[in-house]
Amino acid sequence: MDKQFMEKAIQLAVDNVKALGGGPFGAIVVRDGEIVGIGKNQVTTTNDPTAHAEVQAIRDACTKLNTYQLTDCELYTSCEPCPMCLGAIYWARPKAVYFASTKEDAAKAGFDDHFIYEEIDLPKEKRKIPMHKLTLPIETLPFDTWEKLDLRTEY
Ligand SMILES: Nc1nc2[nH]cnc2c(=O)[nH]1
Repeated sequence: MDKQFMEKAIQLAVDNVKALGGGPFGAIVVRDGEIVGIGKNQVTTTNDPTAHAEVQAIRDACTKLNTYQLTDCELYTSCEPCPMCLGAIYWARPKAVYFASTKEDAAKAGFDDHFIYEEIDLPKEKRKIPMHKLTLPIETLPFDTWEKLDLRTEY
């Protein structure tokens, strides 16, 4: 852990706000004491609801390191990750995550993600965006095809 990287993530977030780049969030991926990825929230400026700082930093690091897993890396983020970023973080598998402000701080600034945690716990049909299971004879075909593929890259 190196507090300088957190200061940089926070500065990225502040600069992003001042530059009208998007929401007040910044993130950095570090490997062996070196910055290998940076991200700032760009949701509103790129019309991409997934362009949260952490996702952007993960994408940047994965592109630079030419990998889909960040096993030797640490993620520094100016704010506690939202549920979407948490999912992305688990898929990317960094060895540690450091955050500064909390989800309660984010909620006070208008970025409340508590409802998403509640939604996850609800039965699928009771969610604000209902999810309906459709039944088709070919529904498992993608998995059947995958399991038969010798050249598959597992992740
Ligand atoms: N941690 C975090 N929380 C958010 N909530 C909305 N956008 C963001 C983001 O980019 N990062």
